[in-house]
Amino acid sequence: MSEKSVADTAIPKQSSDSPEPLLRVENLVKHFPIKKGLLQRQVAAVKAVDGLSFDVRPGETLGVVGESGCGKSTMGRLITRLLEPTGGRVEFQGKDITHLGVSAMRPMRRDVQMIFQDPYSSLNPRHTVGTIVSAPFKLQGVNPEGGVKKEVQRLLSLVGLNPEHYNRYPHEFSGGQRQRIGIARALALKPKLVVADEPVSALDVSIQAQVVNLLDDLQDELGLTYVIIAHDLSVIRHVSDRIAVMYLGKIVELADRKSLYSAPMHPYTKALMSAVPVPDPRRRGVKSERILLKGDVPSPISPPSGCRFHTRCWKATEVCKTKEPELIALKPGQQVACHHPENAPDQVPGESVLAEARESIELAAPAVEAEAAEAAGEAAVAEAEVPEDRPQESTEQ
Ligand SMILES: Nc1ncnc2c1ncn2[C@@H]1O[C@H](COP(=O)(O)OP(=O)(O)OP(=O)(O)O)[C@@H](O)[C@H]1O
Repeated sequence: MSEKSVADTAIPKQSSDSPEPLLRVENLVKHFPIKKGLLQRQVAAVKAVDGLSFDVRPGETLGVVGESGCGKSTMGRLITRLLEPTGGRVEFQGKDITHLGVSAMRPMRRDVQMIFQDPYSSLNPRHTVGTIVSAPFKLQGVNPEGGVKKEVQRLLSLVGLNPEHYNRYPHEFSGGQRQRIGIARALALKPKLVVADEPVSALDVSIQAQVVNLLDDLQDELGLTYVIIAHDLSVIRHVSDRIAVMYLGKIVELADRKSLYSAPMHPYTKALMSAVPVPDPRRRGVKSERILLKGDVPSPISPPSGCRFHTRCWKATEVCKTKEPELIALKPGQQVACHHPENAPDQVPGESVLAEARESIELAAPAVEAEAAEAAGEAAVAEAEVPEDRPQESTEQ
């Protein structure tokens, strides 16, 4: 299909009643140089993030999902300005923060906080919980009303920890409790945006549900906006309002949760989701076809030409090798970068599928969804409810 006809099927990116975004990212790029030799000359670059554009609206949760190495963490570090972008633009509340220096970023740091994956290594083992959670006050020169100790104890209660444990050390807490300490620290300065990088993937499945529900509750109580990065689609499904699917440094699909799960449009999204068991009792006994992608993810040092997914896509045609598809809205609330989307008009009809594309997937024997869900132990994440008083896990001594 010509450029014109692509535009014909595309719909405007945002309707006029969309709220002003809290965060706006335009064509964000991060290339890590690879240097060699005595002179440390740059010989290549890892194209970790290669042209991301998206908005995050106030009060929403944007989930970011994709295979390991697709650039999710790099994206999280770029939008919190822990990394300097190679190109593009990051705007927070309408202000360009792309290249702000340390001192200019300081006031912004209050508003944008990050929660890290590993609650074991992200807390200093020599510091008490009180010191850890109060560190942001010191760094920002903030004197909370009622004093630091009182505020820290309030934060500990807020995340479901015993405020009396102010003087304990991280090793005296379980994994889930340590992640709660990390959350309390991130919330100390009353941020507007919290970027959580794999916040539960280091935790036991039963504890994951409690931390996910805590994040949910805190969002309601404090009006937080989240960007949650995870490789686990079941966690992403549970927490997100909208979801960005990344592949090799690019967003291939960006859609609201319902559209993405009910009718994924990018073949990569479809493949990712077909591998995930659905813990829905109403679908017990439903058989589904599983798409197994063959081969490894190509190197981000020299990503494939055209559409980066074409080397593993069963729908790839000649145009996919040569022309990069734009991320465009093909349905309300659903943007996709694909010449041959699923559940939507083909953007380049008439092209014939490449011979190698036919070999790029394997269709696995249908599996019974509910059985697979149970095997993955994943139902716990979706179904678990934290009781009102948020009981704590037992402290590992
Ligand atoms: N500091 C760095 N220097 C060089 N390459 C890097 C650096 N940080 C990340 N990369 C590379 O950038 C690519 C994207 O990494 P990133 O950690 O952002 O991916 P990810 O999707 O978060 O993966 P994971 O889920 O495994 O953390 C990878 O190929 C990684 O090796």
